[in-house]
Order: sequence, then C-alpha cells, then structure tokens
Amino acid sequence: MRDSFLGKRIRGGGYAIKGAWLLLKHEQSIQVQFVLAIIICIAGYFFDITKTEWMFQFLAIGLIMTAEGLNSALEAMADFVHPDFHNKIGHIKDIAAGAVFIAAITAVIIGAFIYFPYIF
Ligand SMILES: Nc1ncnc2c1ncn2[C@@H]1O[C@H](COP(=O)(O)OP(=O)(O)OP(=O)(O)O)[C@@H](O)[C@H]1O
Repeated sequence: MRDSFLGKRIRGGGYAIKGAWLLLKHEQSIQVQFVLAIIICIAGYFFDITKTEWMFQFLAIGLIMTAEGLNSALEAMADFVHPDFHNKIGHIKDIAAGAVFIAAITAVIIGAFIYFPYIF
C-alpha cells in the first residue's frame, strides 16, 4: 500500500497539507494575507455578495496566497543556495516579488468590481 499509486498520492497530499500549515505558522506575509482574507470574507457576509462574487473572491484570495507561498518557497531556496549577497539572487527575488504584486493588483481589481457597487 505504502508504495502503491494511491499510497504515494495520499502521502503527497500529507506533505502538501504540512506545507500549507508551515506557511501559516512561519511566514508573516501569509499570516497577513490570511487575516486580510478573513476580513474580506466578513465583508462579503456583511454585504451579502452573490454566489458568483464569492467565487471570484475566493479565487482572488487563493491567487494571492498561492503566489505569496511560492514566493516564500523561492526566497527560502535562494537563501539556502546562496546565503550571501548576489545581484542574481536579488534579481530572482525581485521577479518573484513582482509576481506577487501582479496577483495583488488582480485581487484589488476584483475586489473593486465586487464592492464598489455595494459601497457607492
Ligand atoms: N542575497 C541577496 N542578494 C541580493 N539582493 C537581495 C538578497 N536578499 C534580498 N535581496 C534584495 O532584498 C529584497 C527583499 O528580500 P527579502 O528576502 O528580504 O524578501 P522580503 O520581501 O523582505 O521577504 P520576507 O519579509 O518574507 O523575508 C529582494 O527583493 C532583493 O531585491
């Protein structure tokens, strides 16, 4: 069972859940995003947004947290492979941060589409 296809998939899922827990426990950026996600969900409940709006909201939350998590993994990898200052490492980290920024802008636009009609 342990080395069967199903066993490997179950183990892989276990590592992934452990990874998500580690992100929440140790990464400040993810913790901030998580708190923001809770606040925005309270807003969704408060404004009684539609089912489609909930879907887009969860998509935006997932997009940001995924980008932020991958950015954290890349930063950790970069620091492990090359702990000293290096222009290339700086470039790699800047690009990864840029990807998070794009995800964040996308989420802000989605949020504006959802909440502007309720607020104004
Ligand atoms: N080893 C390095 N060599 C060159 N530049 C670096 C290096 N480490 C960080 N930098 C520069 O500093 C910026 C911030 O890097 P850092 O690893 O501190 O990320 P951070 O966004 O502050 O994330 P966190 O708060 O999660 O550590 C990078 O985008 C890069 O421009």
